Amino acid sequence: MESYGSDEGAPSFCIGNHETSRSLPITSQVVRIAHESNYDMLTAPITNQHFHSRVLGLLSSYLSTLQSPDEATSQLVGITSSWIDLCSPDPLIADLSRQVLMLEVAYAAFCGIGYLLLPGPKLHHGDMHSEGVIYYARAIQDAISLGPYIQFHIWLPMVNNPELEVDTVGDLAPLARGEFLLPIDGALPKVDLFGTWDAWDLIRKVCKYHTRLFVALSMPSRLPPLSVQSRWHSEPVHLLTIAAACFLKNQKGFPVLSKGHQALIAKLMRLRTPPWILLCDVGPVPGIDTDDADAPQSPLSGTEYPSLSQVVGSTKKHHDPTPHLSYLRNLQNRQPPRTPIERFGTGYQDYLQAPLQPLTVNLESITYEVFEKDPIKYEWYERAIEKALRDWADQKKPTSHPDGKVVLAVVGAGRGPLVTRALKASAKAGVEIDMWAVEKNQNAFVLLQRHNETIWHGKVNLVQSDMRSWKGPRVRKSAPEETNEPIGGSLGIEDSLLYTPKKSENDPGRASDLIDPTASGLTHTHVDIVVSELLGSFADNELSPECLDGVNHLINPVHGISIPASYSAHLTPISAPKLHADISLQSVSNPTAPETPYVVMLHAVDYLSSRNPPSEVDPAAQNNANRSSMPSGTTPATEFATPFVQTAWSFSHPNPNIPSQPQSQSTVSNSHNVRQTRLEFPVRHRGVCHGIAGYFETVLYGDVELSTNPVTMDAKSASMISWFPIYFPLKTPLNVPDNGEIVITMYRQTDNRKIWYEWMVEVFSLERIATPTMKLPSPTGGVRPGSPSVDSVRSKAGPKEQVDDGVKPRYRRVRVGLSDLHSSIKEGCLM
Ligand SMILES: C[S@@+](CC[C@H](N)C(=O)[O-])C[C@H]1O[C@@H](n2cnc3c(N)ncnc32)[C@H](O)[C@@H]1O
Repeated sequence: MESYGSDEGAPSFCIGNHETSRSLPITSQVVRIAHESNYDMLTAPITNQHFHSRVLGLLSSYLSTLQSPDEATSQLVGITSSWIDLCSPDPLIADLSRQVLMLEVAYAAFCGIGYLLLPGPKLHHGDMHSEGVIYYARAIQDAISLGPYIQFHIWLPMVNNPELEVDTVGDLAPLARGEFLLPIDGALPKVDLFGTWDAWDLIRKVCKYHTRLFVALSMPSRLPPLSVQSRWHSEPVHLLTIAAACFLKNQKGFPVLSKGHQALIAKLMRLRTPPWILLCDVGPVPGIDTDDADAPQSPLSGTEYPSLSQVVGSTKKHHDPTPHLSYLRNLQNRQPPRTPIERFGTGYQDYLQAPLQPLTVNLESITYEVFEKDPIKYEWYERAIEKALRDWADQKKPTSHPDGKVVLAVVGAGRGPLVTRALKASAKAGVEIDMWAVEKNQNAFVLLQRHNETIWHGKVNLVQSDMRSWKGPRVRKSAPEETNEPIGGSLGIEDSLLYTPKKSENDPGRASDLIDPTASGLTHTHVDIVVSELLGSFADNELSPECLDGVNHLINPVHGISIPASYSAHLTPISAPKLHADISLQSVSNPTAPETPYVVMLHAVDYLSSRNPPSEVDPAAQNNANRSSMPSGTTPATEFATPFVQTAWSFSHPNPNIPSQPQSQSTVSNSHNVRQTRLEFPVRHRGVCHGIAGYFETVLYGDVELSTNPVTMDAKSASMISWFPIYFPLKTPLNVPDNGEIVITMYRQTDNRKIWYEWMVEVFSLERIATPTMKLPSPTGGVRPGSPSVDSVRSKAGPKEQVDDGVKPRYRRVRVGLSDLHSSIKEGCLM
């Protein structure tokens, strides 16, 4: 199903009509009439009542009597029979149901139907609950092979509410024989918030996350808590069905949706593949399903046009034949336009990319151009540099330059945006700088040279070199003398100056001077402020620590600073079915696919460890029908839960603790940049862990910080677009129980030639211990301090979980899942 979202502006809705009792054959004419009523599609039963009746008597070959839908199938969603029961504990009923489904799928395939809607599994049979889902899943697996071009949509309610699972006349389920059923022994089970999601999880697992298997989600009239909504938001919901019962009536009697319903639709419509909406049993499509009274009229001929007074009179009586559809079209028009981040990320949502390797691969100009569009990053760097310069001057710190200028070097300057910002910051702060720019990418260096001539007026000392072999800035010992030498000594292309830029005050002389820097009165000096932007999505994954180690000795040993001063990597476990499906597909041809960290704009994901959103405490709030309080033109914001995101490790610069390297060693030891962490994440609601989301935070200088961590990004650097999160996949997803716990162990490894990551995930179920006075080791034992403690989360869970008799509840951890130890060594980043 292709996306109906437009790249720019607000998303548009694709809306269809489903009439449960529709028996009319769908022809092109019928589809045209539906279009004239502003619907985009219609549903059609694959088989008719006749078929149903005959199956109840004797399942035989009546398919020849069925009328085939004609060429209008592209706007059609076929529906398989709801009266079968694939989950029946009676093998006869289950098998008969399977045969019916197979006949219908085969017939739909024969007719060229592209989209099938299949009523979801029946979850309750007497006192048996969710027992037969496995049969259902097995049948769907067969159906997928039978209809090789069909997209299958399993129609599921958002929650499992046994009371709503009612049999109607003609259903096969009640015909199950008693000996296969457990008699109902007590009351019906309670509503299970994740019960239908469980069923879906089983079905898609049996079908191996098949790319043609989707969810058709039925909106309930009363929305479940946001934790359930966010779970479905992470699943491939390609159809959203909205029944008439979901609508409320406004003061004028028109059907409208509650704020919560509007918010959920708005969120789903911003997915990479927004679902199609199917309005169910909201009344007939004018001209179809009824007499023709409301049918759209054919165009009037000239003399038939009514007079103005007739028109005025008739509008008074005007009634909208499709008010639910009109409401949704109106809702569509009220969707806010895409934010800058959404526009920037269009097409990138949930799209897996290999992380950049800017150290070993030279970036292209277009890549720099994309970075440079960031509205925040460069602004924040400028603020950080300005603050650092002001503080330097205020604190009267001596500089490394004989003239008292602050020596500032941008290392890894790219096309130079940070150089421009540093010059601006210097002007704003009124603190003079001796500006150096070091870049190893010879192609980007050409642009630096051009900028020095055209924008920076020769004020910048350019060095083409790997920063790790740069010998540092050179300054004149005494007042400069007039020379005719060009600026821009190049360590990388010694003596081969390929350009003749204008001379400047900071002219360090010819590159060959480096052989004896004192020969022309030049001497090496320290850098007072090193500015760099070498961060990857997981902070250190583009080897910023290793690169900055290489210039550590050049930094003013007493007062020198690095911008950024520090950076940290952050983690949280997520459910990401789409990413898992994509990586599984890739692993067919590339076995390292699940051992690779990916850069990805995470969208259809669910945080497994999170704090409850405020409205979760009061689910009634989001179902509130008080629509009149909504300012028109806006969509209500009901945010999903905030995840627990924890710090894995951090790096700071300058680093006083780099061990000195013995001269005898040919390779440089990098063992001080190894890291490891073990973090515990409490999980309230069961789910599947497909992998780990990674983010970073960095302190540029003082209180100027950047963050991609969803918990802090808005406070620290809202609207920053340069980095998407990183994703560490699990080869085999792990199921997590309710009130469970995920423990992530991760390493940053090195062999002194390259860097890679290793990660593994453990899942625990927490069993509450009956005797709370018993002293047992805390579940957080062995885990890094600072993890959100399970006890603290439990105590917020609700009245039942609160401290009993003044004694905190205690839990015993039972390991119920363990992933492989994944390693990206084969895709490691070369130093
Ligand atoms: C992420 S880009 C940032 C470019 C620019 N500073 C900006 O913010 O737009 C990192 C730059 O550092 C350069 N770089 C990476 N490692 C380097 C090294 N060891 N020595 C010199 N330049 C390096 C890359 O070529 C790239 O131009």
